[in-house]
Amino acid sequence: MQPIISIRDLTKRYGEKQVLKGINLDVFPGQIIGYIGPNGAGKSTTVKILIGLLGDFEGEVNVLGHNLRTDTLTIKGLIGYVPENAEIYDVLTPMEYLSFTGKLYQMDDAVIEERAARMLGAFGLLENKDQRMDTFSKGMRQKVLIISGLLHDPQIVVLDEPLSGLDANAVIMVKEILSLLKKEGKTIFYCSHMMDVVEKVSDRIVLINEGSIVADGTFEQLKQSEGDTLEKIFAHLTGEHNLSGAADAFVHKTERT
Ligand SMILES: Nc1ncnc2c1ncn2[C@@H]1O[C@H](COP(=O)(O)OP(=O)(O)OP(=O)(O)O)[C@@H](O)[C@H]1O
Repeated sequence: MQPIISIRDLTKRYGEKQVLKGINLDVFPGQIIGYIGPNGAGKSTTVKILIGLLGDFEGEVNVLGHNLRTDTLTIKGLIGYVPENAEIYDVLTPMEYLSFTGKLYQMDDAVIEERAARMLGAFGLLENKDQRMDTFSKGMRQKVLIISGLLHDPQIVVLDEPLSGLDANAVIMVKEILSLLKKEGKTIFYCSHMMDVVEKVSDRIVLINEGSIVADGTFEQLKQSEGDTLEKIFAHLTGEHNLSGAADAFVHKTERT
């Protein structure tokens, strides 16, 4: 099977600092990849390159046979992106905002309206559809961002910590949405620190540490070699062996200061 996303020797530097150190990754159609790693490991940097936001990188990225350097716009149209939080235009209403993003993807007004209303309704936001978003809670804004990333029915969905601020019911719904999208044959690239969710939704887990991939496999495969929960696997492979000692030091230091 041909990979839908092919990443070769991806390297990224910010000044002197090399934050991606030769990432090689093939993602196959219909996979849900859980892309995990400690703070600062390079997850968001990988995602920003993949969605065409950061152009200054070394290596090759191909999406559905399109080269990211030369066909950036085409690739942007194939991918839906859900950020953790974004500067949403909060003077707009959800309908105005979704209409704006839908038009960027050259969708028809009628299609935008039908899909936006359906998706807002599913998230319990239909009655807020014409309300300015500066009055919205963090979770309500996040729901609009999720809808905005999925509105154009992209073949590939990239989510960077999408559950931030969502209540328990919305988290369950997003997990359900991810498995429905997978059933429709969509490919999902999912970055998160929520190990329990990653463990449940991903059919392949890629762990990145200090800019390099240190593990790649199904949860079952990783479990066999590295530990029985994703949290333990994570701690083991990212070199954190004494988290309770670190917590103890933190509390004692805090008490004395
Ligand atoms: N614009 C920037 N300028 C300089 N350094 C940056 C910039 N953006 C990110 N970095 C650095 O690149 C490294 C990787 O950052 P990145 O945001 O990709 O990590 P991450 O794995 O997504 O982390 P987190 O889990 O905390 O979101 C970090 O050391 C970060 O300080």
